[in-house]
Amino acid sequence: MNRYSRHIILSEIGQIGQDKLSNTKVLVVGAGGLGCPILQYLAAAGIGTLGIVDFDVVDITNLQRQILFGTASIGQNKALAAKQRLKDLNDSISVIEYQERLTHKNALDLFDQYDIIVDGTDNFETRYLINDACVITNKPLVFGAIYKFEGQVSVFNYQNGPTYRCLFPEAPEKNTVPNCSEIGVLGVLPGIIGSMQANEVLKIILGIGNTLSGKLLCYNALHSQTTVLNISKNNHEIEKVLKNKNSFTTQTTETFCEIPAIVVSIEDVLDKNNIQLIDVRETHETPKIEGISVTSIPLSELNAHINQLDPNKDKYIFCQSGIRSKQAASILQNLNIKHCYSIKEGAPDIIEYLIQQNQE
Ligand SMILES: Nc1ncnc2c1ncn2[C@@H]1O[C@H](COP(=O)(O)OP(=O)(O)OP(=O)(O)O)[C@@H](O)[C@H]1O
Repeated sequence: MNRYSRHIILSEIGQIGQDKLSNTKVLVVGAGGLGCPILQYLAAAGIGTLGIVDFDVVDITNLQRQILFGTASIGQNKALAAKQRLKDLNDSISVIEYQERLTHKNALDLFDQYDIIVDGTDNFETRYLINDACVITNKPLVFGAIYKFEGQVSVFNYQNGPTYRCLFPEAPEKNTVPNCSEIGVLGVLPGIIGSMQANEVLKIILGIGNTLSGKLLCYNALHSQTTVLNISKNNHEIEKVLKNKNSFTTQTTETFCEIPAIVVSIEDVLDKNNIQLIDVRETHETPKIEGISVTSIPLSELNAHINQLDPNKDKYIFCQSGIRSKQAASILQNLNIKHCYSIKEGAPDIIEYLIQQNQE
């Protein structure tokens, strides 16, 4: 087939290798920064069946790095928008979209239908969920993660190799790690890391080269530096996952709050009486808001410091950019604490607003 002639000409691939690619089913969880390049290269390479799981819709802030989408995709489900783009890229493959969140309930059934699982998600809960579901269904996992200017790639649970839990046995405390929307990410970084993940998938299928099983590749985009660390297998961690396999589908993924936060603007807050302003940034974060009363409770300590909330006041929460405050308001609402609102502006904008008000 002309489409794959540049693959077939490679002695390491040939027609036999290309047939292997078209007979393989790969599931990509998350069609965001990492998912887009992973999917794009796997579709172009002729992976026979590509599954895409994502519940989220395309936002304008995604377009800086989520290269399968365009302005017309805004508001569309990402799995669906990705499928539409990939069908144009390669109409000889089958692309199945799952417009849903991967949870403990659906993960095992989904994974059973695929040969290789690729993690393109952005949160620890899903990473551990994917790892454990791969261990239980015995599927190789191609892992990737990005943070600001740095990324990591590995292959877990492959040919009796280590798993993600062998490297990091437990997830960090809930809500203590910021995501891309909080700290930012260089747009090209997920392109690099996602392409490396696609490369690992191809090597696994083709049986060529060396995979990153038992290794963690760390890439720093600022310094163009790559470090490869060795990972040892920890049988105890793997056994723990397998021991709980019968109760796996009954586990809930706690962080997915059911009650979303109510978001308000600072303009609607400051003329109100009887309010408590709460700063959920870490104590070292600046700029500080001065001249008005603010209670500081870092998000990471929220559960332990609920007693600092004034039950007689409406609680208005802010952070640096409106993301953590939303999480905090949602957490409090889910704890049945009433009248909690997230201020959409972050501290720098709030300060600017206060200065303007004083000048008027
Ligand atoms: N449990 C899950 N099931 C399905 N998709 C998931 C799950 N967890 C995360 N994702 C998806 O993984 C993708 C991660 O992409 P990315 O890291 O670029 O973040 P984003 O949410 O698109 O962007 P931002 O954090 O800047 O708002 C997102 O599209 C997100 O919806």
